[in-house]
Amino acid sequence: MTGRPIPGPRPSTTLGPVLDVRDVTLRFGGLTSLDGVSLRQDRGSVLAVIGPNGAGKTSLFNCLTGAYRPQRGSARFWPADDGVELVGRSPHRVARLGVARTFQNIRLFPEMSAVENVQVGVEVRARPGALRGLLPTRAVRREERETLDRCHELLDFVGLGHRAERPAAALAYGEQRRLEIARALGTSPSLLLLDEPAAGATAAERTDLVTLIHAIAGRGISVLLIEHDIRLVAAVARAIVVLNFGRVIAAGRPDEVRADPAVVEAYLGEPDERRDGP
Ligand SMILES: Nc1ncnc2c1ncn2[C@@H]1O[C@H](COP(=O)(O)OP(=O)(O)OP(=O)(O)O)[C@@H](O)[C@H]1O
Repeated sequence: MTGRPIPGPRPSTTLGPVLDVRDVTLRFGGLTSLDGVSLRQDRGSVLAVIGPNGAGKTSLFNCLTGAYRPQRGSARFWPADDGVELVGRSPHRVARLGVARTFQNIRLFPEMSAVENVQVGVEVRARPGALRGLLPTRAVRREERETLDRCHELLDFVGLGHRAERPAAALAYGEQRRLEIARALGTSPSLLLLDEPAAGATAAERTDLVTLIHAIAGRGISVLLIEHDIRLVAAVARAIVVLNFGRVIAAGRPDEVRADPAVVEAYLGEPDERRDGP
């Protein structure tokens, strides 16, 4: 599946952080969803955020991508050598800076074909121009052809080349998740946020996902991953941050985190049917 390179410019591979989150605090009325969360991610690495249900994982993604505005804290992002602040920017602006995401609940355009869904992602980063689409000049037609080629290459990259013309709704669940990843990659991100990409996946799909995440990181794209499947996390992530009740309770290498008493306790405190942690 994922042997081919990701089309498009390769992000900078300079050493240093890609993301530095400091003291992010998010409240909804009396409920504190994130409580002074700090974390740092190295450029080109895979960092996993785990934690029991309701720990604040998706809230963190929402703060990083402009969907929520935290009451306190900052999230500095380095698309290249110069860092920018993500907190307070609109989702569209964050995407244009080079942060892409997938969602816990798949958000594709169900009637549109797989390739059209990826086109939506590519166009997020496309050059704006009010009349471009109305003037079918040679340059515009060439650009459209190149965009389409890029979309097909991205579908090949995630193993969906043979499904390009299928409506998204007709794809199997695991395929829809990979299509979301292709669409996110279409924005040429430096940082890709994956929210539970293995949810509902079969064992074979999980193995493919591990390969895919390695291939993405192999291109120098940093991956921030929310995932409940700890074996998958340990297979792809160099480091793990554990959230519980909106706070970071542990951070470190997968083996360190799994042995951490605070982590074990956080998961043991969960009702059996929700317990799928370390
Ligand atoms: N828009 C919102 N309005 C009110 N409360 C919210 C909102 N978004 C999140 N919360 C609350 O913030 C807390 C953290 O939720 P969040 O979805 O971030 O957790 P999570 O770790 O992603 O959980 P899960 O693993 O179940 O997806 C929860 O108590 C949730 O109800």
